[in-house]
Amino acid sequence: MSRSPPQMPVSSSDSGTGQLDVAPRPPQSGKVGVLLLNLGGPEKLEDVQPFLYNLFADPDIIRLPSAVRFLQPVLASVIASLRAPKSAEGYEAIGGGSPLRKITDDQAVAIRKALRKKGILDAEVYVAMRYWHPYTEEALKQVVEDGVGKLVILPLYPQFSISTSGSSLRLIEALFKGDPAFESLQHTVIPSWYQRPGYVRAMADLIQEELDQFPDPEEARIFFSAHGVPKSYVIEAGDPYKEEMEECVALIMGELARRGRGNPHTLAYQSRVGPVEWLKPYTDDSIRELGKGGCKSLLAVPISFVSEHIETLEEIDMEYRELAEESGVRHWRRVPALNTDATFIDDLADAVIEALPYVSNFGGRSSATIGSGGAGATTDASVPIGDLEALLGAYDRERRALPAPVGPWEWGFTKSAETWNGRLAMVAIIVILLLEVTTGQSVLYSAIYHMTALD
Ligand SMILES: C=CC1=C(C)c2cc3[nH]c(cc4nc(cc5[nH]c(cc1n2)c(C)c5CCC(=O)O)C(CCC(=O)O)=C4C)c(C)c3C=C
Ligand SMILES: [Fe+2]
Ligand SMILES: [Fe+2]
Repeated sequence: MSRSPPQMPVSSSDSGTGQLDVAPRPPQSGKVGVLLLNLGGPEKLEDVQPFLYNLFADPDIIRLPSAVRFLQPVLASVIASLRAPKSAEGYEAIGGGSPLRKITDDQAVAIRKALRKKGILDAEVYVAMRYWHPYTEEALKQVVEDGVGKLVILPLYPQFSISTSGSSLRLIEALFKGDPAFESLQHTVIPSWYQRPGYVRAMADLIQEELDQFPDPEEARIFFSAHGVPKSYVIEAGDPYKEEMEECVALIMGELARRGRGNPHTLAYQSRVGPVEWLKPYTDDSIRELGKGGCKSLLAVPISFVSEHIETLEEIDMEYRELAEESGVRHWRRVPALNTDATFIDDLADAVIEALPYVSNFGGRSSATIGSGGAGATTDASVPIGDLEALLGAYDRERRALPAPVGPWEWGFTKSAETWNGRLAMVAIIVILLLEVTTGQSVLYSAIYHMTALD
């Protein structure tokens, strides 16, 4: 196993407010910037471990009680080094790295072109990754350098989750806070956009095209596979992810029904990490059950992400396909990710244009009213729009600590265990782990290795 030293986190959402070291051009009030938020991915195999470190060092990915948050870098380092070999195998299987940077860059170019076509001539689109290059800090620095006057923040996740869009927004909030470079930068956020008709249409188009390739297009089951999150995010922290996902699937199925497609469908959740409970049903269990139940034709639809990535190219195309075939499915297909699909890009450009009237200064109220029941503002736009503070407040108001998504430490991080005894025991476990990781294999080490490699 390679044990290269993990990279220090570029930042974490509570890492303070490192100011951007740039001399901002005075904002040209007409210049529009679009900041695309994404997660980023390792571009080569050596990047895998430091990428994983950045991911697990994020307090929105492993949520620790504040009293033990200082342990996060140590935990991240241990988990990253244990998971790296398994993760690297996956990246090796898809050509040695993640295609995410290239696809996101292509999406940025396509959105800029679409904006120009729609009359927004002075617009630039920036890519801001959370865990790998180009980092969010670098993108924002460029935004300021370019003198952008109005910034539309657009996460490339159709549905909101604390662990994805929420994490990126929290980082941006920390960078904005107290930094004079941002005082005159007006912004607005489009927190989720799964409900936009253009997105729904683009997904229905792709599904329809694939359905027609089956020998029995009417019988094929549409199998939506969403990326999972730990169940506690939804139950304890109020993550709207599950609700938005279910609504999204209902909208796509409604569109297909209007087109005369009455296929059966399933929604399941993939890619769980560690042994704590994630959203159910799990994709692998569902595939087994469907196969056992006599399902012969299955169309997999990745639904939580709009680019091809390791989990479409490796997990779905290789692992789940094999599982489906072993379970008795005869015909298997997978809907491609939207990537730069024309209907989809055009709709995102419309979303940006609809958002422009709602920009405001950081810390101020946007001109739209933020509804009390959710994060969305009531506007004419078909996406909820709001400023960062209001959005994060509405989605994750209490910012409650959650059990870590990795099992061996879970018992020590639950609310009932927030006692000194528990904390000391946790510290002891981490010390043992560190000793084992640095000195070699042991029972505890290999037990945890298997748990962190669980997918
Ligand atoms: C909407 C999409 C995603 C959610 C929700 C999400 C939550 C989440 N992820 C992890 C842990 C890992 N994610 C990893 C890769 C990865 N995750 C997403 C999307 C969501 N994650 C994507 C698109 C990718 C792939 C990026 C690429 O390189 O192509 C990884 C690394 C890969 C691996 O080892 O499996 C980990 C680890 C957690 C813990 C979590 C919720 C708390
Ligand atoms: Fe993930
Ligand atoms: Fe995975």
